[in-house]
Amino acid sequence: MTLLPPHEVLKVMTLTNVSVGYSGSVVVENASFQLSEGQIGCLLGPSGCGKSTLLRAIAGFEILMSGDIKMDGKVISTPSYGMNPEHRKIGMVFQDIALFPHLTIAQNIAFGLSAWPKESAEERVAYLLELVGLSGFQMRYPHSLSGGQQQRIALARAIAPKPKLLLMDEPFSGLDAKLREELVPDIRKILQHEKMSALLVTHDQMEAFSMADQVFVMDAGVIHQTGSPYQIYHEPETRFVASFIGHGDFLPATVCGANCVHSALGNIHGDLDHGFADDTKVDLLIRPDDILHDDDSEFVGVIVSKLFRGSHFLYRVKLSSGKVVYCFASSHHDHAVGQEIGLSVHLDHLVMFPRE
Ligand SMILES: Nc1ncnc2c1ncn2[C@@H]1O[C@H](COP(=O)(O)OP(=O)(O)OP(=O)(O)O)[C@@H](O)[C@H]1O
Repeated sequence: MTLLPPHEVLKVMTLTNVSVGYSGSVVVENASFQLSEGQIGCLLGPSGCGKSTLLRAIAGFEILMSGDIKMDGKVISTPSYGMNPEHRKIGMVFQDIALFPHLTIAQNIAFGLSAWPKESAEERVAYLLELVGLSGFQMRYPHSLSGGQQQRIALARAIAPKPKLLLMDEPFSGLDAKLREELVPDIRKILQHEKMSALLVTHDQMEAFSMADQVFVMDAGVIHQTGSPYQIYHEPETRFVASFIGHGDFLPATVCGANCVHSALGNIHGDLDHGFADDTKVDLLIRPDDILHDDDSEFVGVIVSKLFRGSHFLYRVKLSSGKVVYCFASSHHDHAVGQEIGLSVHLDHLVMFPRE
Protein backbone atom coordinates (compact mmCIF):
# COMPACT_ATOMS: atom_id res chain seq x y z
CA MET A 1 0.00 0.00 0.00
CA THR A 2 1.34 3.47 -0.91
CA LEU A 3 1.30 5.82 2.05
CA LEU A 4 0.52 9.53 1.93
CA PRO A 5 3.73 11.56 2.40
CA PRO A 6 3.74 13.12 5.90
CA HIS A 7 2.47 16.68 6.08
CA GLU A 8 5.13 18.81 7.73
CA VAL A 9 4.44 22.38 8.78
CA LEU A 10 7.22 24.96 8.86
CA LYS A 11 7.90 26.11 12.40
CA VAL A 12 10.54 28.69 11.50
CA MET A 13 12.84 29.66 8.67
CA THR A 14 15.86 31.73 9.64
CA LEU A 15 18.24 33.67 7.42
CA THR A 16 21.40 34.81 9.19
CA ASN A 17 23.77 37.31 7.52
CA VAL A 18 23.03 35.92 4.09
CA SER A 19 25.01 37.40 1.20
CA VAL A 20 24.36 36.26 -2.37
CA GLY A 21 25.62 37.48 -5.73
CA TYR A 22 26.79 36.58 -9.18
CA SER A 23 30.35 36.04 -10.45
CA GLY A 24 31.86 37.19 -7.17
CA SER A 25 29.96 40.50 -6.89
CA VAL A 26 27.56 40.86 -3.99
CA VAL A 27 23.89 41.56 -4.84
CA VAL A 28 22.28 40.88 -1.44
CA GLU A 29 24.32 41.73 1.64
CA ASN A 30 23.93 40.39 5.17
CA ALA A 31 20.22 39.67 5.01
CA SER A 32 18.81 38.39 8.30
CA PHE A 33 15.19 37.63 9.09
CA GLN A 34 12.81 34.96 10.33
CA LEU A 35 9.55 33.60 9.06
CA SER A 36 7.40 31.65 11.51
CA GLU A 37 4.64 29.08 11.24
CA GLY A 38 1.76 30.22 9.05
CA GLN A 39 3.27 33.64 8.50
CA ILE A 40 3.20 35.44 5.17
CA GLY A 41 6.32 37.52 4.65
CA CYS A 42 7.07 39.91 1.85
CA LEU A 43 10.34 41.12 0.35
CA LEU A 44 9.42 44.61 -0.82
CA GLY A 45 11.75 46.92 -2.70
CA PRO A 46 12.44 48.69 -5.97
CA SER A 47 13.33 46.82 -9.14
CA GLY A 48 16.84 45.38 -9.11
CA CYS A 49 17.34 45.55 -5.32
CA GLY A 50 17.93 41.79 -5.08
CA LYS A 51 14.55 40.40 -4.00
CA SER A 52 14.44 37.58 -6.57
CA THR A 53 18.07 36.74 -5.93
CA LEU A 54 17.32 36.23 -2.24
CA LEU A 55 14.22 34.17 -3.06
CA ARG A 56 16.27 32.01 -5.42
CA ALA A 57 18.85 31.46 -2.67
CA ILE A 58 16.10 30.26 -0.32
CA ALA A 59 14.79 27.93 -3.04
CA GLY A 60 18.30 26.51 -3.43
CA PHE A 61 19.11 27.89 -6.89
CA GLU A 62 21.92 30.23 -5.76
CA ILE A 63 24.96 29.44 -3.62
CA LEU A 64 25.49 31.71 -0.59
CA MET A 65 28.58 33.93 -0.37
CA SER A 66 28.19 34.10 3.42
CA GLY A 67 25.73 33.31 6.19
CA ASP A 68 23.25 30.47 6.43
CA ILE A 69 19.62 29.55 5.90
CA LYS A 70 17.86 27.16 8.28
CA MET A 71 14.46 25.57 8.21
CA ASP A 72 13.29 24.25 11.57
CA GLY A 73 16.83 24.30 12.89
CA LYS A 74 18.22 22.31 9.96
CA VAL A 75 20.81 24.05 7.80
CA ILE A 76 19.71 24.09 4.14
CA SER A 77 22.26 26.57 2.73
CA THR A 78 25.74 27.78 3.62
CA PRO A 79 28.57 28.89 1.30
CA SER A 80 29.86 25.31 1.30
CA TYR A 81 26.57 23.40 1.32
CA GLY A 82 23.27 23.63 -0.48
CA MET A 83 20.51 21.11 0.08
CA ASN A 84 19.08 20.00 -3.27
CA PRO A 85 16.10 22.27 -4.18
CA GLU A 86 13.82 19.21 -4.56
CA HIS A 87 14.51 18.17 -0.97
CA ARG A 88 13.68 21.54 0.61
CA LYS A 89 9.89 21.05 0.62
CA ILE A 90 9.47 24.47 -0.94
CA GLY A 91 6.79 25.33 -3.51
CA MET A 92 7.08 28.19 -5.99
CA VAL A 93 4.75 30.46 -7.95
CA PHE A 94 6.11 32.86 -10.55
CA GLN A 95 4.88 35.85 -12.51
CA ASP A 96 4.83 33.88 -15.77
CA ILE A 97 2.24 31.39 -14.71
CA ALA A 98 3.74 28.52 -16.71
CA LEU A 99 0.95 25.95 -16.39
CA PHE A 100 1.60 22.93 -18.60
CA PRO A 101 -0.49 23.72 -21.71
CA HIS A 102 -0.96 20.09 -22.79
CA LEU A 103 -2.22 18.95 -19.37
CA THR A 104 -5.74 19.44 -18.05
CA ILE A 105 -6.28 21.64 -15.01
CA ALA A 106 -6.61 18.54 -12.81
CA GLN A 107 -3.40 17.08 -14.25
CA ASN A 108 -1.62 20.40 -13.71
CA ILE A 109 -2.63 20.48 -10.02
CA ALA A 110 -1.74 16.80 -9.58
CA PHE A 111 1.71 17.29 -11.14
CA GLY A 112 3.60 17.19 -7.83
CA LEU A 113 1.46 14.38 -6.41
CA SER A 114 2.95 11.42 -8.31
CA ALA A 115 4.10 9.85 -5.03
CA TRP A 116 0.58 10.05 -3.57
CA PRO A 117 -1.92 7.18 -3.73
CA LYS A 118 -4.26 7.83 -6.69
CA GLU A 119 -7.36 8.29 -4.57
CA SER A 120 -5.70 10.73 -2.17
CA ALA A 121 -4.30 12.72 -5.11
CA GLU A 122 -7.76 12.96 -6.67
CA GLU A 123 -9.23 14.06 -3.36
CA ARG A 124 -6.50 16.68 -2.96
CA VAL A 125 -7.12 18.03 -6.49
CA ALA A 126 -10.89 18.25 -5.90
CA TYR A 127 -10.31 19.96 -2.53
CA LEU A 128 -7.91 22.52 -4.02
CA LEU A 129 -10.17 23.26 -6.97
CA GLU A 130 -12.92 24.07 -4.51
CA LEU A 131 -10.54 26.11 -2.33
CA VAL A 132 -9.47 28.30 -5.25
CA GLY A 133 -13.09 28.65 -6.40
CA LEU A 134 -12.73 26.67 -9.64
CA SER A 135 -14.63 23.44 -9.01
CA GLY A 136 -15.80 22.03 -12.32
CA PHE A 137 -12.71 23.22 -14.21
CA GLN A 138 -10.77 19.96 -13.87
CA MET A 139 -11.11 18.81 -17.49
CA ARG A 140 -10.41 22.23 -19.02
CA TYR A 141 -7.04 23.24 -20.46
CA PRO A 142 -5.00 26.28 -19.30
CA HIS A 143 -5.58 28.33 -22.49
CA SER A 144 -9.33 28.36 -21.78
CA LEU A 145 -8.85 30.12 -18.42
CA SER A 146 -8.45 33.83 -17.69
CA GLY A 147 -5.17 35.16 -16.27
CA GLY A 148 -6.60 35.30 -12.75
CA GLN A 149 -7.99 31.76 -13.00
CA GLN A 150 -4.65 30.48 -14.28
CA GLN A 151 -2.86 32.13 -11.36
CA ARG A 152 -5.28 30.43 -8.92
CA ILE A 153 -4.46 27.08 -10.57
CA ALA A 154 -0.73 27.84 -10.38
CA LEU A 155 -1.19 28.43 -6.65
CA ALA A 156 -3.18 25.20 -6.26
CA ARG A 157 -0.44 23.31 -8.13
CA ALA A 158 2.29 24.80 -5.93
CA ILE A 159 0.54 24.01 -2.63
CA ALA A 160 -0.84 20.62 -3.69
CA PRO A 161 2.09 18.57 -2.30
CA LYS A 162 1.82 20.54 0.98
CA PRO A 163 5.24 22.20 0.88
CA LYS A 164 6.57 23.63 4.14
CA LEU A 165 7.04 27.01 2.51
CA LEU A 166 5.64 28.71 -0.57
CA LEU A 167 7.78 31.24 -2.45
CA MET A 168 5.97 33.66 -4.75
CA ASP A 169 7.92 35.88 -7.16
CA GLU A 170 5.77 38.80 -8.37
CA PRO A 171 2.85 36.38 -8.88
CA PHE A 172 0.31 39.12 -9.57
CA SER A 173 2.26 41.52 -11.75
CA GLY A 174 0.94 40.08 -15.04
CA LEU A 175 -2.66 40.75 -13.95
CA ASP A 176 -4.61 43.98 -14.30
CA ALA A 177 -5.12 46.17 -11.24
CA LYS A 178 -8.77 45.24 -10.63
CA LEU A 179 -8.14 41.52 -10.84
CA ARG A 180 -5.13 41.88 -8.55
CA GLU A 181 -7.25 43.69 -5.97
CA GLU A 182 -9.71 40.76 -5.94
CA LEU A 183 -7.14 37.98 -6.11
CA VAL A 184 -4.65 39.14 -3.47
CA PRO A 185 -7.00 38.92 -0.45
CA ASP A 186 -8.36 35.61 -1.77
CA ILE A 187 -4.89 34.12 -2.00
CA ARG A 188 -4.07 35.33 1.50
CA LYS A 189 -7.21 33.58 2.78
CA ILE A 190 -6.30 30.36 0.96
CA LEU A 191 -2.77 30.35 2.42
CA GLN A 192 -4.11 31.06 5.91
CA HIS A 193 -6.67 28.29 5.51
CA GLU A 194 -3.88 25.89 4.56
CA LYS A 195 -1.70 27.24 7.43
CA MET A 196 1.01 27.67 4.81
CA SER A 197 4.02 29.89 5.45
CA ALA A 198 4.85 31.95 2.41
CA LEU A 199 7.32 34.54 1.18
CA LEU A 200 6.19 36.96 -1.51
CA VAL A 201 8.42 39.15 -3.66
CA THR A 202 6.94 42.39 -4.93
CA HIS A 203 7.78 46.01 -5.67
CA ASP A 204 4.13 46.95 -5.11
CA GLN A 205 3.53 48.19 -1.59
CA MET A 206 -0.26 47.85 -1.78
CA GLU A 207 0.20 44.18 -2.63
CA ALA A 208 2.62 43.83 0.30
CA PHE A 209 0.15 45.57 2.63
CA SER A 210 -2.74 43.31 1.62
CA MET A 211 -0.79 40.05 1.70
CA ALA A 212 1.88 40.20 4.36
CA ASP A 213 2.11 39.82 8.13
CA GLN A 214 5.77 40.82 8.03
CA VAL A 215 7.37 43.05 5.42
CA PHE A 216 11.12 43.09 4.76
CA VAL A 217 11.88 46.38 3.01
CA MET A 218 14.95 46.14 0.77
CA ASP A 219 17.03 48.61 -1.16
CA ALA A 220 20.28 48.01 -3.04
CA GLY A 221 20.71 44.53 -1.59
CA VAL A 222 20.17 45.55 2.03
CA ILE A 223 17.15 44.90 4.26
CA HIS A 224 16.34 48.30 5.77
CA GLN A 225 13.47 47.33 8.03
CA THR A 226 11.34 44.41 9.12
CA GLY A 227 7.89 45.05 10.47
CA SER A 228 4.15 44.82 10.03
CA PRO A 229 2.65 46.91 7.19
CA TYR A 230 1.46 49.37 9.87
CA GLN A 231 4.95 49.70 11.36
CA ILE A 232 6.77 50.27 8.10
CA TYR A 233 4.23 52.93 7.10
CA HIS A 234 3.93 54.73 10.43
CA GLU A 235 7.31 54.05 12.01
CA PRO A 236 9.84 53.97 9.15
CA GLU A 237 13.34 53.53 10.56
CA THR A 238 15.33 54.83 7.63
CA ARG A 239 14.96 57.71 5.21
CA PHE A 240 14.68 55.19 2.37
CA VAL A 241 11.74 53.35 4.00
CA ALA A 242 10.05 56.68 4.79
CA SER A 243 10.21 57.84 1.19
CA PHE A 244 9.62 54.46 -0.50
CA ILE A 245 6.52 53.55 1.52
CA GLY A 246 3.45 55.72 0.97
CA HIS A 247 3.40 59.36 -0.07
CA GLY A 248 4.97 62.08 1.98
CA ASP A 249 7.28 65.06 2.21
CA PHE A 250 10.22 65.90 4.40
CA LEU A 251 9.58 69.20 6.16
CA PRO A 252 12.77 70.95 7.39
CA ALA A 253 12.54 71.54 11.16
CA THR A 254 14.64 72.28 14.23
CA VAL A 255 14.35 70.34 17.48
CA CYS A 256 12.92 72.48 20.29
CA GLY A 257 12.23 70.02 23.11
CA ALA A 258 11.95 66.31 23.89
CA ASN A 259 8.83 65.83 21.77
CA CYS A 260 8.72 69.03 19.74
CA VAL A 261 10.16 70.55 16.58
CA HIS A 262 9.89 74.03 15.11
CA SER A 263 9.03 74.34 11.39
CA ALA A 264 7.51 76.65 8.78
CA LEU A 265 4.16 75.41 10.14
CA GLY A 266 4.97 76.40 13.72
CA ASN A 267 5.82 74.15 16.65
CA ILE A 268 4.78 70.55 16.04
CA HIS A 269 4.37 68.19 19.00
CA GLY A 270 4.55 64.40 19.00
CA ASP A 271 3.35 61.99 21.66
CA LEU A 272 6.76 60.32 22.21
CA ASP A 273 10.27 61.58 22.96
CA HIS A 274 12.22 61.59 19.72
CA GLY A 275 15.70 61.33 21.24
CA PHE A 276 17.24 64.23 19.27
CA ALA A 277 19.16 67.03 21.04
CA ASP A 278 17.73 70.56 21.03
CA ASP A 279 18.63 72.67 17.97
CA THR A 280 19.34 69.61 15.79
CA LYS A 281 18.34 70.27 12.20
CA VAL A 282 16.00 67.50 11.06
CA ASP A 283 13.68 66.52 8.22
CA LEU A 284 10.23 65.67 9.56
CA LEU A 285 8.15 63.12 7.63
CA ILE A 286 4.73 64.53 6.77
CA ARG A 287 2.10 62.22 5.25
CA PRO A 288 -0.64 63.68 3.02
CA ASP A 289 -3.25 63.46 5.77
CA ASP A 290 -1.00 65.08 8.42
CA ILE A 291 -1.66 68.61 7.14
CA LEU A 292 -5.29 69.66 7.12
CA HIS A 293 -6.98 72.66 5.59
CA ASP A 294 -7.85 74.98 8.50
CA ASP A 295 -9.35 78.45 7.96
CA ASP A 296 -8.53 79.45 11.56
CA SER A 297 -4.82 78.70 11.36
CA GLU A 298 -2.20 81.47 11.33
CA PHE A 299 -0.13 79.35 8.89
CA VAL A 300 -0.96 79.55 5.20
CA GLY A 301 0.18 78.16 1.88
CA VAL A 302 -0.59 78.71 -1.78
CA ILE A 303 -2.20 75.89 -3.75
CA VAL A 304 0.04 74.80 -6.61
CA SER A 305 -1.99 71.76 -7.73
CA LYS A 306 -5.03 69.76 -6.66
CA LEU A 307 -6.40 66.27 -7.06
CA PHE A 308 -10.09 65.46 -6.55
CA ARG A 309 -10.41 62.10 -4.82
CA GLY A 310 -14.19 61.90 -4.39
CA SER A 311 -14.41 62.09 -0.62
CA HIS A 312 -11.58 64.64 -0.36
CA PHE A 313 -9.17 66.94 -2.18
CA LEU A 314 -5.45 66.38 -2.06
CA TYR A 315 -3.75 69.73 -2.56
CA ARG A 316 -0.07 70.47 -3.12
CA VAL A 317 0.58 73.67 -1.20
CA LYS A 318 3.62 75.97 -1.21
CA LEU A 319 4.63 77.31 2.21
CA SER A 320 6.26 80.72 2.78
CA SER A 321 9.58 78.85 3.11
CA GLY A 322 9.17 77.63 -0.49
CA LYS A 323 8.64 74.02 0.61
CA VAL A 324 5.74 72.25 -1.13
CA VAL A 325 3.67 69.81 0.97
CA TYR A 326 0.47 67.83 0.69
CA CYS A 327 -2.71 69.14 2.31
CA PHE A 328 -5.85 67.11 2.87
CA ALA A 329 -9.26 68.79 2.71
CA SER A 330 -12.81 67.48 2.68
CA SER A 331 -14.39 67.67 -0.76
CA HIS A 332 -16.60 70.58 0.38
CA HIS A 333 -13.48 72.76 0.43
CA ASP A 334 -13.01 73.27 -3.29
CA HIS A 335 -10.31 75.93 -3.75
CA ALA A 336 -8.57 77.09 -6.90
CA VAL A 337 -4.91 76.71 -7.79
CA GLY A 338 -3.15 79.96 -6.78
CA GLN A 339 -5.46 80.55 -3.80
CA GLU A 340 -4.01 80.88 -0.29
CA ILE A 341 -5.44 78.54 2.36
CA GLY A 342 -4.89 78.07 6.11
CA LEU A 343 -3.06 74.92 7.24
CA SER A 344 -2.66 73.05 10.51
CA VAL A 345 -0.58 70.00 11.35
CA HIS A 346 -2.05 66.93 13.05
CA LEU A 347 0.60 64.35 13.90
CA ASP A 348 0.72 61.68 16.61
CA HIS A 349 4.25 60.58 16.24
CA LEU A 350 7.25 62.56 14.98
CA VAL A 351 9.22 60.58 12.39
CA MET A 352 12.37 62.45 11.54
CA PHE A 353 15.90 62.09 10.26
CA PRO A 354 18.99 64.29 10.65
CA ARG A 355 18.99 66.91 7.86
CA GLU A 356 21.11 65.87 4.89
N1 LIG B 1 21.83 35.49 -13.31
C1 LIG B 1 22.35 36.70 -13.05
N2 LIG B 1 23.63 37.00 -13.35
C2 LIG B 1 24.16 38.22 -13.09
N3 LIG B 1 23.47 39.22 -12.49
C3 LIG B 1 22.20 39.00 -12.17
C4 LIG B 1 21.55 37.72 -12.43
N4 LIG B 1 20.28 37.80 -11.97
C5 LIG B 1 20.13 39.04 -11.45
N5 LIG B 1 21.26 39.76 -11.56
C6 LIG B 1 21.48 41.14 -11.12
O1 LIG B 1 21.27 41.18 -9.71
C7 LIG B 1 20.61 42.39 -9.33
C8 LIG B 1 19.37 42.05 -8.54
O2 LIG B 1 18.45 41.36 -9.39
P1 LIG B 1 17.11 40.73 -8.82
O3 LIG B 1 16.40 40.10 -9.97
O4 LIG B 1 17.41 39.89 -7.65
O5 LIG B 1 16.34 42.04 -8.34
P2 LIG B 1 14.80 42.25 -8.00
O6 LIG B 1 14.76 43.13 -6.81
O7 LIG B 1 14.12 40.94 -7.91
O8 LIG B 1 14.32 43.05 -9.27
P3 LIG B 1 12.91 43.00 -10.08
O9 LIG B 1 11.87 43.50 -9.14
O10 LIG B 1 13.17 43.93 -11.23
O11 LIG B 1 12.75 41.58 -10.50
C9 LIG B 1 20.35 43.15 -10.62
O12 LIG B 1 21.35 44.12 -10.77
C10 LIG B 1 20.44 42.09 -11.69
O13 LIG B 1 20.90 42.65 -12.91
